Amino acid sequence: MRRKMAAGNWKMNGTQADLNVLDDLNATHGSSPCDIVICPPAPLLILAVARSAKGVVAIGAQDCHPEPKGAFTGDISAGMIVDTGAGHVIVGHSERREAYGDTDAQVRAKGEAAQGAGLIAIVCIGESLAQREAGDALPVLKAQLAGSVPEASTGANLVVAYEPIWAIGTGKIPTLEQIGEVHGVLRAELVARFGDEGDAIRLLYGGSVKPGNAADIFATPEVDGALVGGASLKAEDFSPIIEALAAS
Ligand SMILES: O=C(CO)COP(=O)(O)O
Repeated sequence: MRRKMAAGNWKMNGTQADLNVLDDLNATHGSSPCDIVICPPAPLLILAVARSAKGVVAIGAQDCHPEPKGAFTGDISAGMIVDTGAGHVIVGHSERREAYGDTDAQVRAKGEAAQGAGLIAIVCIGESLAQREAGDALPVLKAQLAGSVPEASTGANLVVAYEPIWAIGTGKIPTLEQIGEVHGVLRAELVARFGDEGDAIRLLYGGSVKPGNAADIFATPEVDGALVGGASLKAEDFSPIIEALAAS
């Protein structure tokens, strides 16, 4: 039985004042059956970990460099993330693949660094609108999954997030049939590669998840939770999503 996960990706949003969201989430979801993760910008990681130390909300980073240290100005390593007390890191988000040219091989190397340091890697994959409209979504996603997921992955150190690029920040989501089809294919691929362990890896959906569509998405087969952007910035939006997941 896979434990459900609601993860919030704050992207480049939030200051110290916004960490009160953690207080609200911890107060509301203290006995949640779901894993709850907030990934704030890197400057807030240490403060966020301290703020949530007695709470259920885990803290994650939004990216890491594959190398442990060195001359990589502006980057942070997986070990540095561990040093903050955070337990998760997102790698391969489409915004980083697009803006920084992260390839599947680089995403995999980041995921290996994350897992090697003891973090849970949240590996993101997703097709573009052009790929979806050309009927190429499934082969594209299979290739991204194969190329981006580290070899040593287990249900304990890997989470995969399916985030169609065209659904991110747009208010558009795939049909529930499309989400179910993709998640079913990803599950089959993970089981083919990792056996029983592939069945333990959580599959999140991401892209315009809101309080109004969350319950339907969470009722879709093989959806173990969500990676939420905009609707994770305020407790009043993220809380109902967590509640919908807990009820699913
Ligand atoms: O990119 C996302 C999460 O990583 C999704 O963002 P939105 O929920 O704002 O569409």
